[in-house]
Amino acid sequence: MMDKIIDLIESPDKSAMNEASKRLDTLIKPIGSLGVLEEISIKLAGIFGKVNNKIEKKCVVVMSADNGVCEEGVSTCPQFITIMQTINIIRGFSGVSVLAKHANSDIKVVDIGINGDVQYPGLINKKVKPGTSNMVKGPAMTRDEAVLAINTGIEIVGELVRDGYNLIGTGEMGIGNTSTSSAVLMAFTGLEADKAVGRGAGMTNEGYEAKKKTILKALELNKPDKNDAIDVLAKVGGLDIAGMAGCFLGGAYYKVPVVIDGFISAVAALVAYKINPKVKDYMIPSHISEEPGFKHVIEYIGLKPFLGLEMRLGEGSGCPIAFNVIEAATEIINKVATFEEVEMNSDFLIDMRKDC
Ligand SMILES: Cc1cc2ncn([C@H]3O[C@H](COP(=O)(O)O)[C@@H](O)[C@H]3O)c2cc1C
Ligand SMILES: O=C(O)c1cccnc1
Repeated sequence: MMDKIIDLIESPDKSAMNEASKRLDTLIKPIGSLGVLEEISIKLAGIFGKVNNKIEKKCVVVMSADNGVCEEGVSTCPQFITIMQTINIIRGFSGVSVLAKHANSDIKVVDIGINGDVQYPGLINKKVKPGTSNMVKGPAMTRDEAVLAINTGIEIVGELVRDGYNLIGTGEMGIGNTSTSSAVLMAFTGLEADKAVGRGAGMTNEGYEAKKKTILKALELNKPDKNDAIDVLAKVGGLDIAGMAGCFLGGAYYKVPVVIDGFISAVAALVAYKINPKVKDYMIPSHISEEPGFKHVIEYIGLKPFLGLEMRLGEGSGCPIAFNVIEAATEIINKVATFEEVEMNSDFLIDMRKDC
């Protein structure tokens, strides 16, 4: 799947973007005064190939997977929280569940690699394997497994698009995934551990120092090739990251915007960007995650998140909040009047006054 689509990804429609930009400048407001809303309207015009767009159906895709590196104590939380919280997301109890409901968005929760045989109504079983291997002892997964997880993400987006969704968010659940994300970021950019590694879901000072050492050890042992995105993903990444990278690639192929959440989701966006930089034009960032590596990833891709909410949850929780803003952007370009329209109305008023 991946091999077939990556070279078919097209650039956004430049002429629709120019038209959108021109229309925004005719609206009754100072030029550019709706800031990011204008930028989003223009981006949507490029993605959908027309100026006036409507968000029909929204969905956050949550990729759940376990990480073998948890054996090294890189997270303060026990691994079973991955399963527990995955089910809580489906039950509607978690941060992303509540925020998605508030934004009138659906959620699809995918078991792409949970460690354990879990069946729960609403949990989509696409398990590639029951968690990755411990990356300080060898590669986290094989190339084939990484590609299979990417393909899963692409296929899920394809199904959503066929079902009428035209705005997709990316989320994850997987204890230990801030470690794999930092490792992927460092492998691609050479960024030092102090900048790329954070405290994830929470970490003591001692634990934090050990976490950095573990990540460096995994990079030293596996020597991922920064020019080969699949090599990086397979050696020091995770199945959740791979699945989300597939969502970004799928979004670009099927021409629907895909929203980035926090650090892990942004690293998945980076993987997709490394596979084909054109995907960037189909990505919409959301909030500025507090996880320190986040700003480096997002700057590297060259995107500008617009919500400063001091969040660091993951799960895709930033996406539904961004959905509200993205829908606001469509309302603006569709419904704010132009100077021309208003002049017609004021002529009408003057005529009315004359009649009185
Ligand atoms: C109860 C709970 C709910 C969460 N929801 C998302 N995460 C977040 O924390 C994890 C990454 O942090 P680390 O790398 O430190 O393990 C991921 O599952 C992420 O989604 C959670 C973490 C916990 C504990
Ligand atoms: O930014 C994120 O997505 C994040 C940060 C900390 C823990 N889990 C997720």
